Formats: sequence, structure tokens, C-alpha cells
Amino acid sequence: MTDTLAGGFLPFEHEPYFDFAQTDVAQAQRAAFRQVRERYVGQHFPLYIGGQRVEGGKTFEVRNPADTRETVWHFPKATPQQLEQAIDAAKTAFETWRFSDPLQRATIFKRAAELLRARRMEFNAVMTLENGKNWPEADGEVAESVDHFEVFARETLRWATGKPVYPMPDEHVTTVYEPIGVVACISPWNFPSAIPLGMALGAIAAGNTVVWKPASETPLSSLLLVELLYEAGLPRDVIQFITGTDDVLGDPLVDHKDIRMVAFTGSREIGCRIFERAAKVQPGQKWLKRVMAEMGGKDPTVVCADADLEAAALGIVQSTFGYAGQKCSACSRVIAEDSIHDKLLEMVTKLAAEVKVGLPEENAPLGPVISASSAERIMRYVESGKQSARLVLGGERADVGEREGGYMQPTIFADVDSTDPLFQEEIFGPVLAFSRARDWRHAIELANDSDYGLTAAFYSRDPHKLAEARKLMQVGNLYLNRKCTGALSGTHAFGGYGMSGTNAKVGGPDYLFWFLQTKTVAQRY
Ligand SMILES: NC(=O)c1ccc[n+]([C@@H]2O[C@H](COP(=O)([O-])OP(=O)(O)OC[C@H]3O[C@@H](n4cnc5c(N)ncnc54)[C@H](O)[C@@H]3O)[C@@H](O)[C@H]2O)c1
Ligand SMILES: N[C@@H](CCC=O)C(=O)O
Repeated sequence: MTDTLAGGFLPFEHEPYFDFAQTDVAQAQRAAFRQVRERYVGQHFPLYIGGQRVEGGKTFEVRNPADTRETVWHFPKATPQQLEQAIDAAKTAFETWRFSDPLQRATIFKRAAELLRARRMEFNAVMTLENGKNWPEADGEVAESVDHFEVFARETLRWATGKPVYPMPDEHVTTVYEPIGVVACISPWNFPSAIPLGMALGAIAAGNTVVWKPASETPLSSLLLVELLYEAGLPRDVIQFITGTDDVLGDPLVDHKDIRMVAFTGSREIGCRIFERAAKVQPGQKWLKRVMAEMGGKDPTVVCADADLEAAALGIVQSTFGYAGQKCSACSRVIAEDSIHDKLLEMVTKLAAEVKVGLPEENAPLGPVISASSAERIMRYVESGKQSARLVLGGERADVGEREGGYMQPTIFADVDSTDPLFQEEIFGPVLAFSRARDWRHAIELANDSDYGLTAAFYSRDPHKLAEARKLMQVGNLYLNRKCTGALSGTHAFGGYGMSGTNAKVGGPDYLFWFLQTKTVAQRY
């Protein structure tokens, strides 16, 4: 695709994934695990405030979800004073960065893309060790991070030129976009690279400065990106990187008078809390805070009687059990037309039963969930589901020998009522609810029967049904005849409807507007 808006950059292509079926590629990934273990395991990592490396003080341990007895690395617990220093440093840096040349910003992102491309396997290995993704899942996310650098380079230049207005004979009028200030970027553990990077690049592409607070489960995937941006030429005080506990870095960061915007991705509970708290104008605060809150999902796959059932079954299994169902976009409900329901259930169950549980570092298809507490929470849903619905597959923790981790069998329930928590609540684990619809219109009604509205898949060969689905399905990301996970930066702008959040659409053509304010200048001669 030739990008006419890219200000002179070369054509854009999504970063291709590694083919781990090739022996040499698999060997290279194994070697990267050995190097990462030698280089990083056991290390203590710093904060970055005002461009300075900050070490010392209390720390916390990051555990390997594949065996939670293993501590992989240590990060600082920032103090309230360090939070204050970080916000202050970002505020000072804004006074310079806000006037930086957009071409300089874009060039830094292009350079960062090159640097990351050269280190993808290392970043994959780090992610696997701290968050339990298998090789292709980690690789998909690191490739998405490369795409983000390339896309945001282009978006920086596209927004730099302002927009045309209807002309007046006696005035020269321009509409231009300006940065807004200090942006707090707060991110979840399940996409520790692409998600915080998308929010931080949105902020700095627009000329803002950043206080980056990663999830405590997965800070190294984020820290390495910050250091990569420094290496690519980003002035070091543009991003402050702080880690620690939520009592110090949660409400106090959101409430701070000098924070202009909170860019958050995570749970509905915390997103709603941030939305509410940020609405209060603090003493000394000179703006209404902007809040981007991208939250959970309860994503359905609708299968019509005329659909390609093999494609649907494969898409369902991939999007439900990939990364143990821990994607906001994961399929967690299947709504099938009555006439094909039983056949589809049988096909999905057969495929799901073949999804082997094992170690992410050995590239098993189904790895552990992030923590013991997460596994316990998921098992509570499973146990209650055994009373309210029909268990078809799994339903137990999985045994992987010596390792201690949240390993779970792929689990499927059938005859799930639309009022059941299995149908309504985000479980965030390898658990699928099957429900029967009278016909395809009823299936769409059931799919829409949710507080959430993030992603959905819809399978049919009938152009009329596909057209109706386009209009009626209430989600931010609708996928027709394909699985509901795997949005690509620059192409599938990502963000949901309803309680899935503010519909920010990262990677899309309007995303940078979130981080900008608009100035109209009218001049008479
Ligand atoms: N819509 C999306 O694009 C998207 C993408 C990925 C994940 N998610 C959602 O994220 C959730 C899983 O992530 P999680 O468990 O890390 O979410 P979480 O809400 O528990 O934590 C997210 C971040 O918020 C921080 N936090 C905690 N308390 C805070 C407070 N009071 N104020 C400010 N920040 C606070 C955490 O430390 C973490 O960095 C799921 O619900 C998933 O669907 C959504
Ligand atoms: N953007 C990812 C999901 C991120 C949420 O966890 C996808 O499209 O599958």
C-alpha cells in the first residue's frame, strides 16, 4: 500500500511474524531465551525520572507465571516523593517537547522501529518469562509494537499539518492541533508491550510528555521499550518510568493537579474508578482532565446456519484459548443457530480437546494464567458453572508436573443462559460459554445482551445477514468470517462500545486527536 499521507515515508507493511516451524527460527528463539536468562534474570532494574536512572530503595519481585516459585527480576517501589518528582519532571520537559519538530518525533519512531526489529526475539523471550505468552503470542505483540512505531511516525506528520477550513475573503484562518500536557499512561499486564507503547506514543507523537506506570506483573517488557526510545534519540526527560504499588501510584497519580490526561487500559473496575476520580477538579488544577479508559470485554462469536462451520470452529478455538483466554478481545461466548448448534459444539470441543497445556517457554499452545489468584478466581466461575450449565470439556486445573502455576484445562460449557455469569461477566481465562439461538436475528440479540461491546465475530455466507450484522452488532471491532482477536495497528483501530470503554481506537486515524487540543487562528492583514 502506498501511503500518500506519510510525509515522504516509504510504503507501510505490517511486520511479518516469525515462522517458528522452521528449525533455524526456533533455534534462534531458544538461543534468545538463554541470552535473556543470562542477562536479565535476577537483575534489579531502575526507575527513570527526568532522564536519570534512579536506583535503590524498596523493591518488588516479578514472578514467572510458568513457575511462580521463580523470581525473574526486581523493580523499585517508587515512593510518593518519587511520584511527585516524576510528574514535576514531565511538566518541565513539556515546555520544550511541546515545540519539538514533528519530523524529529517521526524520525525517532522510525529509528525505534529499526532497533526493535533487530531485537524482536529478545523482547519475545522477556515477555514469555514475565507474562507467560507462548512464542507466537509474544511475537505477535512485539510485531505489533514495531507496527506502532511505524504507524505513529506517519500519524505524527499527518496531524502536524492541521486541517483545511471553509475560506473567508478577508481573513487567513488556520486550524492547528497542539499538545495538551503531562499524560499518565497506566497499563495492564496482558499486553505489556503494545498497549502501554500505543498510549505513550500517542502522547509523545502529539508533543506531550509522559509518566508511564506499567503493570507490576510485567514491567520489563515496558522498561526495555523506554530504553529503546532513549537509544533512538528521544530526549530522556520526555518519558518518566515509574513502578510500584497501587496505593502510591494509583489514585495519587490520577488525582494529581498537574496531570492533564490519564490514558488507561485495564479492568472495568479500575477504569470506572479513574473516570470518576479524574472528574474532580483539584486545587490548583487549570483544566478538566481528559480520560481515556479502555476496559474489558465479553466477546461473542455468532455462527449462522449457513456458515462455514470448519472456519468458525477454528476461529473460535484460536480466539478463546490463545493466551489462555487472557485477551480483552478473546471469544468467551458462542451463540449458534439451533440447527447447527450441536454440530458446531462437537467440532469446537474436538479441536479444543487437542489444545495441549504446557510451558510457554517450550511454546505449548495453552500456558498458565498470570497468577494463582487469577486461577482461583477463574475456578470459582467454573465451579458455579457446573451447577448452572452443562460442562462439556475440562473444568479442572491442569497438571504440568513439578511446576507451580495457574495451569487450567480448556473448558467449555453448553446450555448457558443469557443471565448466567458465564455469559455476562469477563472471566479472563480459558473458559467458553455456548448458547443456542432460535435464528440468526435472535443470535444477534443475544450477542448484544452485554454491558460490554469490545469485539465480536460473525460467521455467515449470506450477504444479507452480513450486511445486517454490520448494522446491528454493538461492538467497536466487528469481524465477519474471521476470529475476533488479532487487531493490527494502522488497520484495525481498536476500542470498544459500552462498558468496554471510551472507544479510543488505538492504531486508528483519529487516535492522536485524543492527545491534542485544537487552535483556530484568524488573521486580518
Ligand atoms: N480494551 C482494551 O483495549 C484492553 C486491552 C487489554 C486489557 N484490557 C483489560 O484489562 C484487564 C486486565 O488487566 P489488569 O488486571 O492489569 O487490569 P487492572 O485494572 O487491574 O490494572 C491495570 C493498571 O491499573 C493500575 N491500577 C490499579 N489500581 C489503580 C488505581 N486506583 N488508579 C490508577 N491505576 C490503578 C494497575 O497497577 C495496572 O497498571 C481486563 O479487564 C482486560 O479486558 C482491556
Ligand atoms: N488488540 C488485541 C487485544 C488486546 C487486549 O487484550 C487483539 O486485537 O486481539
